[in-house]
Amino acid sequence: MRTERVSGNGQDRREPRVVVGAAIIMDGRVLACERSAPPEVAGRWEFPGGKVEPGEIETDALVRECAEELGVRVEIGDRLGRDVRMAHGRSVLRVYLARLLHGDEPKALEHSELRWLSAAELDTVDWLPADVPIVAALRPLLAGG
Ligand SMILES: Nc1nc2c([nH]c(=O)n2[C@H]2C[C@H](O)[C@@H](COP(=O)(O)OP(=O)(O)OP(=O)(O)O)O2)c(=O)[nH]1
Repeated sequence: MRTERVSGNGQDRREPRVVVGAAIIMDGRVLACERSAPPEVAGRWEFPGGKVEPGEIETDALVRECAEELGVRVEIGDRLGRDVRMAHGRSVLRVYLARLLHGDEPKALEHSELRWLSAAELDTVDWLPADVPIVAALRPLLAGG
């Protein structure tokens, strides 16, 4: 994992690496994605997304990751939930609401499976630990929540 060195006030400090995720909602359901790799997280479920590259705007990173991982175009909306610290504070998970554009249909280009979950189905998959508080914030926004 990379961290970036930031200079300011004559001090050097390490900023946490930002991992962005997209909570793509359609018809009251959210798209959950099962990781295929690496082995320690394969089989756990997440929001599509990934690391923000140096100099990249977070919403641009999400648009890029959704195209790479799902083959879809998305519009990014509001933040969902709070930043969740990962890897002993070396990175944070930051999730945004999103919607599909132009009738695009997500394909599992990098994940092993995709599922559309209603509020009642949110607990039927094994989310990565950092996603749990974000899934809780999502529940009231979905059908049946
Ligand atoms: N994309 C994503 N990653 C998550 C979530 N929850 C969570 O703990 N993570 C973790 C898993 C990984 O350790 C890290 C994201 O790494 P990644 O492998 O998806 O990032 P990336 O697509 O930029 O991959 P790479 O360029 O490093 O290969 O954040 C989530 O909801 N979405």
